[in-house]
Amino acid sequence: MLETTLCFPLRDSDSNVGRDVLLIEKRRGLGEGWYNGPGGKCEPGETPPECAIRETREEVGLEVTALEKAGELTFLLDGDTHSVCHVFRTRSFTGEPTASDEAHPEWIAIEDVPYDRMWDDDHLWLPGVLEGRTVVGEFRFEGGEPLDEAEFVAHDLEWDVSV
Ligand SMILES: CNc1ncnc2c1ncn2[C@@H]1O[C@H](COP(=O)(O)OP(=O)(O)OP(=O)(O)O)[C@@H](O)[C@H]1O
Repeated sequence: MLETTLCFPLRDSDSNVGRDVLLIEKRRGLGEGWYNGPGGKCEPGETPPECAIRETREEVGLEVTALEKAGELTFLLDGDTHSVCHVFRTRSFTGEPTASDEAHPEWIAIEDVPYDRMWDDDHLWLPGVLEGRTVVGEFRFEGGEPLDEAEFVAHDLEWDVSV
């Protein structure tokens, strides 16, 4: 079973009472060219929080000091589980976002998140996650590998459950 993570750093916005989220424009690998949170595959023996912290350090150079679990998403491809993604939020980090080979980071106001340039499922669960809710979801894709060329066909979501 492939386990992956996504991490969404949040900060109060400079200009108004709103909030910003740090997204990356992914430069290579699964979802290349799309926006997402920093994240990736768990390494053998690594827990999801450890993975989220490592991926955020490697991709954007932020040192995350505390995480809040926000969701667990199961992605199915042609009826089989492709991956389970552990979703985190954080307001606790040090450093400034820096671009890497893999990711171009950008602080974006949460009302301006570019859902039209993200995975097709993201608009269903990310707004609630950015508001502080928890979610468990299942998302069905069809059409064979790779997942980012398959078609998103169905989903099931549960909100405000323990994750
Ligand atoms: C299907 N709908 C989806 N919606 C939102 N996010 C999705 C996703 N499917 C995968 N993701 C995330 O995309 C990241 C890259 O995936 P990942 O397998 O790690 O690819 P990548 O080639 O970058 O590998 P490494 O960074 O080397 O681990 C990883 O955080 C993973 O959770």
